[in-house]
Amino acid sequence: MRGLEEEFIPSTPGKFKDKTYYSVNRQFHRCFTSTSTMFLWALFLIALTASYLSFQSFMDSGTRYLSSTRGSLQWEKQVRDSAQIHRVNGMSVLVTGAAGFVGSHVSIALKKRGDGVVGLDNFNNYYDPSLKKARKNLLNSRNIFIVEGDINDMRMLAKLFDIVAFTHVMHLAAQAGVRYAMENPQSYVHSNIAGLVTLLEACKNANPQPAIVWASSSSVYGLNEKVPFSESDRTDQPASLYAATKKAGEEITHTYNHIYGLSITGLRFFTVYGPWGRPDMAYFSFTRNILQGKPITVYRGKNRVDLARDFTYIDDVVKGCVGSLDTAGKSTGSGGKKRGPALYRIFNLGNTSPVTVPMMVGMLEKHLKVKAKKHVLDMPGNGDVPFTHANISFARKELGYKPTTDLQTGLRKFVRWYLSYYGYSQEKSVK
Ligand SMILES: O=C(O)[C@H]1O[C@H](OP(=O)(O)OP(=O)(O)OC[C@H]2O[C@@H](n3ccc(=O)[nH]c3=O)[C@H](O)[C@@H]2O)[C@H](O)[C@@H](O)[C@H]1O
Repeated sequence: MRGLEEEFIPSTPGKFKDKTYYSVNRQFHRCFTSTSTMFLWALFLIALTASYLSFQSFMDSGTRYLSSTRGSLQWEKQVRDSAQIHRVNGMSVLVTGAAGFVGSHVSIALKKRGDGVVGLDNFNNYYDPSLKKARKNLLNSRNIFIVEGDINDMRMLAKLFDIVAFTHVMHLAAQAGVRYAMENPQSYVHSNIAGLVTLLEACKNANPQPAIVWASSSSVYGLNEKVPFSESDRTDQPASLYAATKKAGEEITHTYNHIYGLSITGLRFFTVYGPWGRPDMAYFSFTRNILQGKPITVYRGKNRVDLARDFTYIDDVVKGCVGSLDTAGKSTGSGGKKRGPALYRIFNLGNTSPVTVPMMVGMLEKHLKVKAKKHVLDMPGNGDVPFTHANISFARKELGYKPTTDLQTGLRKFVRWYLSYYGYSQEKSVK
């Protein structure tokens, strides 16, 4: 039999110097010669680990939500409490992507007026997850519980519908970003196609079936040149895989409406921006770079034409989302079968006043009081479209949607938030 000492001899002699090995081993022996000393050491280490873990869990719990295992009684109670309705004729809404930009804002707006809200988010690392955690803490402080899970997890979705009879689903979980689709195409299929179908299956099976409002995108207009973009315009020329998955989502949701009687409202968002926004978007990353003195890349279209976007402020979009939930009507199916026709709608949620990207940069420079170091580049073939411009008359008529924040005002509010969130001194930088 090999002795304890032999066990420590490296199997490839020559890699380590024996001298070092034996001197270390002698010290090791001195420390652990008696079993009782080893036992005490073990106890000490266990106690140390346990206290570290409980401290971590205390730190992670955000505010009032102490960590509880998914599926436990405590977890079910948190889901149920969060879904509680506190107003007459209120609704209980499952918000997917609740730790995201639009999801966090919509969740807060619904909770504020007394609706029940349960969030769902997978906290992926497409962009800084600490921002998602900070949004989660904000929601927790408003008594909104966020379940950590993926929309592809059918069992988890079925469990949530078992616990709560959600009247509505606000589906905002998605793989966003136009240009990232060239880097990671599968993530778009995973979230925007497979995840969407899993969610629709769960909604179809639920009893009662919820009405669904979900995020499509202005990018479905693709290479369409007719402006402004109306819902009835052609959307069969997507310029990016992102756009193609959103367009596919519109078709997929249509089949669930047709076959199973699910009430569906698709919202084509136009470059939504504002406080607590997405760091991958141009206005956000430009702000970061300008403040850090780093250059920004400004793309330019064909024939040196500036790119333009119908930038839409988050509060306006939230009103459009809430208006859609309020007017969604009921899904008609039960037991997985359609019992009558249900609403199928698509709305543009834009601002109706496009602004060029260089003008947007100029506004940021003004609010930040810092000049940007601009690199102007011809737009590479990366899925971008040259401009977007929404016709919002349908949303105005059906939802009472009326955007009120222009880009100048909205960016001022964004910059104020940015400086405060990232700890810059406000007086110096913002008027
Ligand atoms: O309406 C939508 O449905 C989409 O809106 C948003 O896409 P976009 O309108 O492309 O926003 P965003 O990336 O901020 O680029 C804005 C402008 O800056 C230009 N741009 C961008 C980056 C850069 O480094 N330089 C640059 O000039 C760029 O060429 C573009 O002209 C969402 O990200 C997307 O998830 C989806 O919701």
